[in-house]
Amino acid sequence: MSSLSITDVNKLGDGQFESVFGNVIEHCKSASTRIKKQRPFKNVDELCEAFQKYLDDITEEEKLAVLKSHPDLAGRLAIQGELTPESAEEQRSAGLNDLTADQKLLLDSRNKRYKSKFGFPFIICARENKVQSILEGLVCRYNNDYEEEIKTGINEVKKICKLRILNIVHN
Ligand SMILES: NC(=O)N[C@H]1NC(=O)NC1=O
Repeated sequence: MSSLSITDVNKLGDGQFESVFGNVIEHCKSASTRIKKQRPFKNVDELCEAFQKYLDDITEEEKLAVLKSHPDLAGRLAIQGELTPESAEEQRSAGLNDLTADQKLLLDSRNKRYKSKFGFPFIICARENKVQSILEGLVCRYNNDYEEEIKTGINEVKKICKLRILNIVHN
């Protein structure tokens, strides 16, 4: 798909808007359903801010659901080829398709430890990271408390979301 201008975005039918932006937050169609009604947007920054505000405004329970909808990095869905196209590309760009056997073991055990402490997967914007910084992030952030990690996870979802929008809309 060639990239859209903000004018194109403002002119999309509601259903088109929902399908184009339906996965800028992983598996969270309700964001695009709410945000389509806020058009017109002046520019792509305003559009990104609308999605970020959506993430700020939802309840803690909804935030947890957003976090839990993310796949593990290099986890079962990646191995089975069942990631969304966006997530597959992000994980590839971080080098997660080329892990050594040792890195894969380490990542799996740190992901598992993180998930058993917090009850949701470790989330990081893969396009802004590489294998080493992901492995290190899993160690540092494991020490955070629960509320801090919800906040950090949602912040990472915002970064992922912004980069996904910038793949769709140009300035
Ligand atoms: N677990 C996790 O961070 N997943 C995500 N990160 C990212 O950049 N894309 C994802 O699907």
